Amino acid sequence: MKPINVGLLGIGTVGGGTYTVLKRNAEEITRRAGRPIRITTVADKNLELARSVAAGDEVKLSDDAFAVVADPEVDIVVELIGGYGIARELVLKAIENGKHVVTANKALLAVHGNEIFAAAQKKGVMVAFEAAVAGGIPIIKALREGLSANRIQWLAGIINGTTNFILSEMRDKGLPFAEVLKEAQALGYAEADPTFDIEGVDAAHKATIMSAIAFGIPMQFDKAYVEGITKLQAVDIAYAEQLGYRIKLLGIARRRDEGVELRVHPTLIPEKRLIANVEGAMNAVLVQGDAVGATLYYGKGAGAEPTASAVIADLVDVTRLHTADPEHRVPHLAFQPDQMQDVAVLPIDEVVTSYYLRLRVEDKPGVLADITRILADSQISIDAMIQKEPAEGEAQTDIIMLTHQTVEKNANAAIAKIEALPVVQGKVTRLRLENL
Ligand SMILES: NC(=O)C1=CN([C@@H]2O[C@H](COP(=O)(O)OP(=O)(O)OC[C@H]3O[C@@H](n4cnc5c(N)ncnc54)[C@H](O)[C@@H]3O)[C@@H](O)[C@H]2O)C=CC1
Ligand SMILES: N[C@@H](CC=O)C(=O)O
Ligand code: NA
Repeated sequence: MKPINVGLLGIGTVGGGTYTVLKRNAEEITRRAGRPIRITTVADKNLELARSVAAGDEVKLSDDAFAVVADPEVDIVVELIGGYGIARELVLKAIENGKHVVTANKALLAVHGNEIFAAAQKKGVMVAFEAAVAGGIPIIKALREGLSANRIQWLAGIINGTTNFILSEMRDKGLPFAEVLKEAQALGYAEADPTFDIEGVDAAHKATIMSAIAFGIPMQFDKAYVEGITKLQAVDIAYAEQLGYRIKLLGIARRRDEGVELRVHPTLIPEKRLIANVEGAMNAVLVQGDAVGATLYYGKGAGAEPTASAVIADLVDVTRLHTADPEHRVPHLAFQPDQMQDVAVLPIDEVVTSYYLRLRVEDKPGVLADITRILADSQISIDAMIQKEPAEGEAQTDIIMLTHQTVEKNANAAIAKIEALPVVQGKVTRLRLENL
């Protein structure tokens, strides 16, 4: 059977993993794809790296990615360079040249996906992107096909391996943030610019992609609320544990009558939930559908071979489907109804959630009553509370409260009133809590 020819752009962590796994499992992959998938050309600006990975193989090596997307022999372009710049140009050029594209580039799709999918649709080619969300977990396949009977109500996931690895190592080994981040980089988990990981941007890219598929809306990354883990304090992780919660960086997308919530932030989750116990670079995504109920997808969200697993699954799909009538393929973002196109992403002020509040207060009678009165007046009920004894020789102490659900703007107004109380020192620390 005639092989399908692949041009691989970027042979770094994921490109290298893809090259290695395709070679190692060639027999099974050929059987599943119905014909051999052959990498004919590799382009990487680091030619030395390309030579070392492909040593001894019959494959063209180049440092010119544009030559690969123009190569008439290439059927599928696999973009594993990353970033929004050159990757966008290469992908659009590949589409223009009638090539199918497989990419792991969530940044590119979250920001330029609407343009890219429209171009692919027009040209009748596929852009496959399973590796872009939650690495090796087949979450795109699940959302787009496995759950197609459902009206998806919400999804929430640990979708950044680097930050979950950092939070786990800090908690379990007491290691400092910067040291664990370096380790995550050495293990190949982090983005080229690791601020994308630690500031929540990478998770927001992935949540944006999932929300588009789940709710049939365009990519709206610019509307996502994004908060990372850099401001998270060890004291809050410890207090959360005392109250029976773990703190995870979650990407959340929820359908409401008023619009869609799309947000990434550190979140308290009850410690008994499966998702609260996802550790290290593992990812997990909870999806709630109206027919199926809650479903949970778990696996490695980063690293060379787990991500390669998803890239190759896409290569198999594209190989099997490239002769199909484009009308019969599953659309890139599933089945988007026209009337959904205007669904708004709600501003963070309109989000409904519960809260963890930590206040530093003077240890005086009546302080707690003042605070609870403000919350009661704002219709915010308290679910749990700890009041610490002041440390030896100190006149201040910590109060930690968990609230029931309220609209964020209401919580903010109450917090401002609490901060204005003379007995409250400094700012109130506020974290969101989800009883998933
Ligand atoms: N590392 C991971 O665990 C995961 C990464 N991804 C995504 O996969 C993509 C690749 O990530 P990594 O493999 O980690 O990055 P990497 O930095 O290890 O590899 C990128 C490769 O592209 C090459 N490159 C850069 N600019 C080039 C250019 N103009 N022309 C040709 N080659 C060029 C580099 O020399 C490098 O070898 C990114 O979009 C990333 O977000 C997705 C899921 C997991
Ligand atoms: N930097 C990302 C890589 C996978 O998408 C992560 O840490 O999850
Ligand atoms: Na995936």
